[in-house]
Amino acid sequence: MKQRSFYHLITPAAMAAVDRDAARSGIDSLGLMQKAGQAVSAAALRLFPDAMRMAVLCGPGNNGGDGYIAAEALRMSGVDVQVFHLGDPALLKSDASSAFLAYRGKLRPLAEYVPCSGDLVIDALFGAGLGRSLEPPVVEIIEAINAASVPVVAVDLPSGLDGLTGHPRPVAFQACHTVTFMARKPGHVLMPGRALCGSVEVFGIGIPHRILDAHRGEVAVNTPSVWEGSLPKLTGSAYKFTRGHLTVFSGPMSATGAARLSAMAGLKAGAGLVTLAAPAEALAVNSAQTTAVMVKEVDDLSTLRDYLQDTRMSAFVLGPGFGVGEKARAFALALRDRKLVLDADGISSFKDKSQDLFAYFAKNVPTQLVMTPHEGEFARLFPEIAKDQTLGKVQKAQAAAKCSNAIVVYKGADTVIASPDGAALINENAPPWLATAGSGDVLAGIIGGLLAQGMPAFEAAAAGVYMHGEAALRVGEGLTAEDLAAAVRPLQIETAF
Ligand SMILES: NC(=O)C1=CN([C@@H]2O[C@H](COP(=O)(O)OP(=O)(O)OC[C@H]3O[C@@H](n4cnc5c(N)ncnc54)[C@H](O)[C@@H]3O)[C@@H](O)[C@H]2O)[C@@H](O)CC1
Ligand SMILES: Nc1ncnc2c1ncn2[C@@H]1O[C@H](COP(=O)(O)OP(=O)(O)O)[C@@H](O)[C@H]1O
Ligand SMILES: [K+]
Repeated sequence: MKQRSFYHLITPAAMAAVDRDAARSGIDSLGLMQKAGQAVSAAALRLFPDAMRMAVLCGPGNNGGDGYIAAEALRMSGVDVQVFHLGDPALLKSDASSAFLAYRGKLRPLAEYVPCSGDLVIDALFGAGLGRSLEPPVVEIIEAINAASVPVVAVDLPSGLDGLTGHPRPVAFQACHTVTFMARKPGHVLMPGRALCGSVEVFGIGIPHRILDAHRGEVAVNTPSVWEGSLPKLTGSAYKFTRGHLTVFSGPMSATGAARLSAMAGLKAGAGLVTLAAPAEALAVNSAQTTAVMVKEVDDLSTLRDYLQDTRMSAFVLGPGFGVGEKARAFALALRDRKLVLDADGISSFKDKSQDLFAYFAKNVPTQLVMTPHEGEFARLFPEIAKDQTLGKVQKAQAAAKCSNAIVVYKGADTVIASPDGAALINENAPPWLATAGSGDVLAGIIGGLLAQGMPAFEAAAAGVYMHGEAALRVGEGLTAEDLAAAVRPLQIETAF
């Protein structure tokens, strides 16, 4: 079992508050810095025992303080250590100043560092306190070190990486390992930050969890512990109708495959029945290629209304291969009182008309609408939010969820699931071979299958994203969307969480 802190995320601002409260509660803050610095030196010795020289780059704040502690610990272990400092060390404050004064080794200005083969760089320039974009001399040094491919162990965060958004400002170290303290920050999990960190180690420096819990915000990693209590439970008395009936709308004759992928995934995710609702022209092609999935003619708004008379129809997926336009808009709005996954063409159909969609779904409390945009679709539905450079992916998904009153699944390698109430989860179990045509259709079907079984929308969306990643991991590299749909299965939850 992974340590508890691996699942919780804490923003840099909240970490500063934790730091403050820890000091106020009488905890020795220099002691915390010493534990942090020693953990960094232990990681460097463990991972790079053969380094010819360890160059510790120390910045002007407490991240630099951790660096001085690590440098002294390494020096005492007999390593050839050289500190390169940014700014005047005489200006360091409190704990960082004490750490600097306790360092007895070699010291030179940062500008004199030239990356050499055999070096290990320990990056203690900036951590959670990065408050603005890096200036040119530091940018150039980071670029030179990255270009030289010298290994870098980062303290807390690779310098330049924004711990809130996961974006470099404007560049960041490419670390092979990052040692952070107590809990990861969103920037460790969001892309490209996740890739810039290398492996991440969360080291407990002894801040009590009650202090961390007091500052824990709305953002966490998408793990079963968040939603496992809401997973559908299969009892001995189950009947197919008790497991829910999912409807997936098919596109025209030339575009039916996407809906079939969704339908199969919904069935594999546990829906008791799945129907493909198809226009007359697409009935034959769908019927010829489905067995467990049923097919029913739904041509237009009038036949949809008749179809909706059957209240056992518990959830709907609209969008995969459906076609962009008026029909998709009319269908979506007709489903405003039902549990709906709006994906792909269903989303694109509301480009420049998103206010209609948001107005129709505004009153549902709790929301029953899940939207699953990739980056392009997100920009079509939420153009203002998408172009706001000040927001990271989590803040964008949160803003989108709030203004649409929907659960927003903002897809990608770091899919974010956000709820109108501000809760957000970042997914990290999805392998890169999910980047293949049709895998999004499978995701929409899984979420639809979970909604059909009665899971609340936020939990269904988050569990669906997780199940999608698990299915992809089971198949492995080379996966096609057909393999993925076939590999979906309900989650077996380890009780150890
Ligand atoms: N939170 C905690 O409880 C602990 C934090 N520790 C360390 O403390 C760090 C945070 O310390 P600080 O808040 O001092 O922050 P940092 O050390 O990350 O950076 C803050 C300093 O950098 C300056 N600065 C920020 N952005 C800059 C830029 N773009 N260009 C030039 N200067 C810039 C600030 O004015 C300030 O002087 C963490 O990353 C971690 O390494 C550890 O000592 C252990 C305990
Ligand atoms: N590099 C990646 N790593 C992990 N998951 C990814 C990656 N790229 C895409 N995905 C996932 O694959 C799915 C692709 O969906 P989408 O872009 O809608 O494709 P399609 O329309 O072809 O189905 C999403 O769930 C997305 O999160
Ligand atoms: K750092």
